[in-house]
Amino acid sequence: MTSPAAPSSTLILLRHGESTWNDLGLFTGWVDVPLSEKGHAEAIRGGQMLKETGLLPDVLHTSLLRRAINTAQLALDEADRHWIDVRRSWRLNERHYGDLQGKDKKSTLQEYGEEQFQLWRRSYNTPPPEISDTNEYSQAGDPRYADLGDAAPKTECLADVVVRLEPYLYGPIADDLRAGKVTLVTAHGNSLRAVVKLLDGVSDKDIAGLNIPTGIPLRYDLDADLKPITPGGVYLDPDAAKAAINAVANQGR
Ligand SMILES: O=C(O)[C@@H](CO)OP(=O)(O)O
Repeated sequence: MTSPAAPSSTLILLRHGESTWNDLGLFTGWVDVPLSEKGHAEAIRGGQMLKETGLLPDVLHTSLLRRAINTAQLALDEADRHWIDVRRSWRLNERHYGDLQGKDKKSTLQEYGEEQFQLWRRSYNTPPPEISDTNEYSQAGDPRYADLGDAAPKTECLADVVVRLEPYLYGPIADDLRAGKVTLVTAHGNSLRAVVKLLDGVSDKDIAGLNIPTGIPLRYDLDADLKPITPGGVYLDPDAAKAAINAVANQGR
């Protein structure tokens, strides 16, 4: 019998705590909403879990959105790791939700029906309609995306997120992992689904059923080829994760 491979590096994935728009049940995407009070507490609790388990990050990667940035700051402060190096990238941003940004999930489900709602929310290849530059929830003209020019998305499906995220996961994040750094990635429900898809090799079909809870660190020990030792990783609080995953899956109902 061969024994399991010894981990070569550790990656921690942390979805931001609940945002004000998660609380209101609105499609969010690239709209830069803050954490709710509950989300604030979840971020601190996430940091406590890191501290309690002795899982102390050496480096942080975040998206460019404040719900991820502030979650990381709160969690790291709680774990006394507020001082570690940080890199940020638009490639870790939430999936751009196109014209659905700012719309109520429940009313969208009622208006378009279950099949279309699920296609937009969880299918791999179907993006929502594009957002227009004049929509109040468009990111046109936002200085943080100026360098992207015409490449800035106006909608995305999960497949698009996988394409824009892959070079960052196997570039800057992999560089830190290969340097032996415990690497924390604080990002979003759908950008982290893309990370999990890439790491675990989840099929285009099966990824539809995978949801990530807010504020609960997910630990991946990886081998030298960055393959997970335990497929799917391990949540630091598995019971809380289970309940929260169901709640995400049932949004809009
Ligand atoms: O609105 C969003 O941007 C995402 C994450 O909150 O929602 P969903 O889980 O419906 O993809």
